[in-house]
Amino acid sequence: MPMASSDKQTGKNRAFRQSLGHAVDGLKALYRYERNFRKHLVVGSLAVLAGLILQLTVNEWLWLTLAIFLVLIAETLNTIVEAVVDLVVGQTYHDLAKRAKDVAAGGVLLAALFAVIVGCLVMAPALMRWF
Ligand SMILES: Nc1ncnc2c1ncn2[C@@H]1O[C@H](COP(=O)(O)OP(=O)(O)OP(=O)(O)O)[C@@H](O)[C@H]1O
Repeated sequence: MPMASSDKQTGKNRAFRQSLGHAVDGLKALYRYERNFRKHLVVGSLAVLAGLILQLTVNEWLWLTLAIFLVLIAETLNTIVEAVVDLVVGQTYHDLAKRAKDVAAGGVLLAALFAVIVGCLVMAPALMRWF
């Protein structure tokens, strides 16, 4: 079993609880080390607050939730790419490292654009109903 010690596991998880614990560790690391992830969380929370105030319909909530989670997931993938690239090349400049990181960042930008579009399309009618 390739396990150095109980807190330095490199082998497979043996129980669902163990898998869940590592997933939660991943989320904690995202929150702790990724400034952009925290920013997206704040913006997403503000969008949820606006949704509560504007009393969105179920359909509108679905779009808003999809947009928020897409951005957070894109940021997660971006963080994975950055970590793996840094692990492989360290501080050495490499064209493929640049491409991988730039493409990952582009994915976050696409998700953020989608969120802006959804935000406008969902909030506009909700604001009309409000006034
Ligand atoms: N090893 C490398 N080789 C070539 N280019 C790199 C390398 N590391 C970083 N870059 C370039 O620098 C940019 C910033 O990389 P960095 O790892 O600092 O991401 P970041 O600024 O932390 O990203 P984020 O804003 O998502 O946190 C990359 O998008 C890439 O263009």
